Amino acid sequence: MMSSIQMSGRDELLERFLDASSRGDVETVSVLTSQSRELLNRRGDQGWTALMLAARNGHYEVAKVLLSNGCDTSVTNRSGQTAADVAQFWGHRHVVRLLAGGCDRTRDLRHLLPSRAAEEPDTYFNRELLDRKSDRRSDSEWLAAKQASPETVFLLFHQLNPLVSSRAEDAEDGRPDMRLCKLRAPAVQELLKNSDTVVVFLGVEKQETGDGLLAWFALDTEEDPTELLKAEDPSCFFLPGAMPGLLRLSDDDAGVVAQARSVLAWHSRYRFCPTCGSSTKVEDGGYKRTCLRAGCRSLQGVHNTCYPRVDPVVIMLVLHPDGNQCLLGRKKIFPPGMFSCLAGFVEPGEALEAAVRREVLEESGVQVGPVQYVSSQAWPMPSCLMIGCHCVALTTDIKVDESEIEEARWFTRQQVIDALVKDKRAVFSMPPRQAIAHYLLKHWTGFNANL
Ligand SMILES: NC(=O)c1ccc[n+]([C@@H]2O[C@H](COP(=O)([O-])OP(=O)(O)OC[C@H]3O[C@@H](n4cnc5c(N)ncnc54)[C@H](O)[C@@H]3O)[C@@H](O)[C@H]2O)c1
Ligand SMILES: [Mg+2]
Ligand SMILES: [Mg+2]
Ligand SMILES: [Mg+2]
Ligand SMILES: [Zn+2]
Repeated sequence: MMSSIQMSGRDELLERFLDASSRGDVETVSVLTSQSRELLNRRGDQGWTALMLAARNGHYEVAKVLLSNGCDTSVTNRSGQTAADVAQFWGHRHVVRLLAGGCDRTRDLRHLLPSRAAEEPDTYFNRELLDRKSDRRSDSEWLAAKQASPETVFLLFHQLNPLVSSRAEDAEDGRPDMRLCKLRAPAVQELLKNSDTVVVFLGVEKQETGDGLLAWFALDTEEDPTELLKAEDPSCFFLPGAMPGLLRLSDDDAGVVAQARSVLAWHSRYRFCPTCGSSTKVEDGGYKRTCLRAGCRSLQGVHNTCYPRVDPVVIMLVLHPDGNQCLLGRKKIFPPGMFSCLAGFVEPGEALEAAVRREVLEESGVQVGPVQYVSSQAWPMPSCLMIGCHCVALTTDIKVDESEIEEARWFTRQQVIDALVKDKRAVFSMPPRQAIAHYLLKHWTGFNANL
């Protein structure tokens, strides 16, 4: 009698254990395992162990707990299948790999990273229309002559927004519909007279024209330039705000704007010496600010405070260890339905790989293994350098940092393709094609125009 009650108690425990493993309830599995280790390899009525049930349903974390407690992977069910066979049959490749017990899991996961594209992507903001001719920046006579030349192009910004005109004929969905207004010297003469105006030398056109090299400059004005514009083409206006306006340029114009806007933004924010607070003078065609106070520490040796800044940001597509899903997140400010790659500023003293792992863990709670650089993008808001990576997750449970991310989810490759082609079945919308996040997603799916 006594022993049959004991038996039924044990069976009940086994049933709870198997049920928790089957449902992916890691906590219950951990608690029961610590209570009774002999549950680990026991089969239920159907002849299945907890590990087989976890493998059947792709519960990676449960399988991990069972394995770490010494669960036997060679036990078979009545059909002679091991848990690995079950996981293989149901397509849970990450569990298969876990059960195969690869001693170097990180190396194993590397196979999930897509191979590099044959060609460098022609990413928005990256096009180099001009030759920067940095060797000319210190030649003030040459620069002055170029500024006086009637051919020279001046790009005008107001509070960092470029002067553009609208091309109504191109205003289709996704097509660039703004073009930069290219002013000549007389139009900006008054502004140039103002000693506070900073003029940045952008470079020269790559093709020589009749008069030699055609130079481009950029300048920003804080004042309301309405009067100035009256004399110009009345269809010109300053883009209202950075986003999404800056994404509506042609690829050629976007590249020049990335350069000009970042340098102008630096001047607008770093007028005084960051080391001692004194006034500074602009040198090197707008690529340097030098402190005017004799004896300032910034005048000895090389100081990054004297040069335009670039802020590295890692942006990464995190791949699921099953190779078939990726992790995307939503910030509150995103348009409804849009999900994108996670991203974050690289911190001082941090390698890119470490920054990728830290930001993903902070924002989603997911641990990342191998990281692979894919390509980069200038992002002039105001001076980010987006460093695009693919990486593979070691864990799959998501816990979002709600202060930054509203929601993060795993999406299947098919769901990404549906979003890419804007299929009616799409469950989310892609980041715009101008963002490197778009490329990271597209490259991962292997999608190309011929598919
Ligand atoms: N091109 C793209 O596809 C794309 C996609 C996502 C983000 N981005 C850009 O990347 C930037 C960084 O991404 P994030 O916001 O997720 O970063 P993040 O996750 O590191 O969080 C941003 C926060 O970090 C802090 N921070 C640390 N260093 C900073 C610095 N140098 N400048 C400003 N803030 C700093 C600020 O508190 C800021 O609010 C964004 O501002 C955005 O412009 C571009
Ligand atoms: Mg972030
Ligand atoms: Mg972050
Ligand atoms: Mg951060
Ligand atoms: Zn100083």
